[in-house]
Amino acid sequence: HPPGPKPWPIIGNLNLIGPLPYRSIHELSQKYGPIMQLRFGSFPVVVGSSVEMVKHMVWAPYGPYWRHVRKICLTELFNTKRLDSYEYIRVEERHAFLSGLYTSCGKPITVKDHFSNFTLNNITRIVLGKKLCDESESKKLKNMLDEGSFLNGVLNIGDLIPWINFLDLQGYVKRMKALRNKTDLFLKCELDEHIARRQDHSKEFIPKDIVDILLQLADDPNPNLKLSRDSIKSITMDLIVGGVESSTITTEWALSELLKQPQKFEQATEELDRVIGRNRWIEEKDIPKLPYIKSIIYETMRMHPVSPLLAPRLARENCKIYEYDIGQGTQVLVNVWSIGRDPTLWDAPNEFRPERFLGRDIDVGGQHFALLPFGSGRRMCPGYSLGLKLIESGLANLLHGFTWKLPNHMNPFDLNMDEVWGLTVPRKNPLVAVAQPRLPIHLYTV
Ligand code: HEM
Repeated sequence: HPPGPKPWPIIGNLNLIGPLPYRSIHELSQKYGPIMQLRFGSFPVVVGSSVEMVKHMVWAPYGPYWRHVRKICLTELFNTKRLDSYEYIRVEERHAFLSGLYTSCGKPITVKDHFSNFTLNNITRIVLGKKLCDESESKKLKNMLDEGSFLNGVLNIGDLIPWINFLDLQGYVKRMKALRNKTDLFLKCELDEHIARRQDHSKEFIPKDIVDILLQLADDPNPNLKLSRDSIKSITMDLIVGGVESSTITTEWALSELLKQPQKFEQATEELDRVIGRNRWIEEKDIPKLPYIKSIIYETMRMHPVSPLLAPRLARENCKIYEYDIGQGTQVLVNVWSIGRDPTLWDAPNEFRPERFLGRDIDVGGQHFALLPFGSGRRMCPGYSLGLKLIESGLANLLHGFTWKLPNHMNPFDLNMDEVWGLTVPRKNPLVAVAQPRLPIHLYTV
C-alpha cells in the first residue's frame, strides 16, 4: 500500500484532518509523499498530490449508466451550438446584473449575492427555461443550495463508523432527509410543469430548455437511450448545483485578490481601457483580446480551486497506482489544491501573480495537469465552457464598469481571506465592497 500515517482504531486518521481537509491532507503529503494512504473511520482513502499521480487517477472507467448520462451532457446539453444558442440569455442577464449593481452604487454590498443572482438566473433559464422571478422562490432555491453545500462538506461520523449511524449523533442525516424531500418537491413541480406544456403543444412542440431535452430523451424508444424520471430530476439538480455556486465563488475570490493588490487591479483596468475603451461593455467575443483578465481568472483558479479534492473516485476493483496496490472500495482523492501550491511547478506559489500566465501555453481544459480547476479525464466538469463564459464576461465587466473599494476605508491588508469547506470552498466572510460607476451613465440604464 502507499505510505501513510498509522491509523487509530475506529477513527482511523480522522484526528489529523482539520476543518479545511485539503490543507490538512496537503501537510500530510509533505511528509508521506505524492501518493499516500489514509483511513477515514473504517474506510481506506488514497490521495494523489502530484501531476504524475493525477495522470494515473483521473481516467478510471465507470459504469454504463454514468457513461450514458455523461454522453448526454456533452453531446446534447453542452455542445458548442447549444451554448452559442444561449448567448442571448447570458447577454440579457449580464445587462440586468450590471444595471442592478449600478442602483446599489455608493453603498456597501455583498458582492456574492449579486453575482449569484446572475449565475442562478442564467442557469435556471438554460435548465428550467425560466427565471425564478418570485424573490421568495429563488431565496428558497438558494437556501437549498447552501444547505446542500454545507451538508456535502460535513464529516458524518455515522458514514465512517457505520455501526453508530442509526444514532445520527450530529443530526446531519435528519437534515439530509429534509433537504432531499424539499428538493424532490421542487423538481417534481418543475417536471410536471414541463410535461403539461409539452402535452398542450404536442404537435408543434420545440424543446427550449434542458429539462425539455431530457424529457424528449426519456421518450426515446431505444431502451439504451431512455432516461427515467428520477434520472431527469437528478441531472437537473446536478446542473443547478454544479453551475451556480462555482462561478460565483471564483469571481468573489478574484475580486478579493485584486482588492488586496491595487496595482494588479490597475493593470486589469489599463488593459480594459486600452482594448475596449470606456464607451461600451465587454462581449464574450472580446475575451481572447484580454490576456490579463484571463490570467487573473487562471491565477484565481490555481489558488482557490472550487473543488480542491475534485469529485471523489472509488476503486471498483483491486488495482495498481504507480507501484502501489490499491484495494477495491478505496476512495481515491486528487488534491489539486496541493498541485496549485507546488513550488516545483509554480514560483512563489502562495502569491497572487496573474502575470505568471501571460504568454504561457496553459489552459484549464484538463490537459495541463498542473492546473486542474475543472478536473480532468472522464469525470471532468461537463459545464466548464459555460462556467468559464459566465466568469470571464462577468468578472471583466465588473472590473470595467465599476471602481471597487473596501468599505469604511478598510486597509486592503486587513481583508480576511479565510476559507470555509463545503461542497465548494468559498470565502468564510463574504466580500463586502463599494462600487462606483466608471462608464458613461447611459450604458447602465439601457
Ligand atoms: C467556475 C465554474 C466551475 C468550476 C470551477 C467547476 C468545477 C468542477 C469540478 C472540479 C468538478 C469535478 C471534476 C472532477 O472530479 O474531475 C465538476 C463537476 C461537475 N460540474 Fe462543474 N464547475 C464549474 C461550472 C459548472 C457549470 C456551469 C455546470 C453546469 C451547468 C457544472 C456542472 C458540473 C457537474 C454536473 C459535475 C459532475 C460531473 C460528474 O460527476 O461526472 N459545473 N465541476
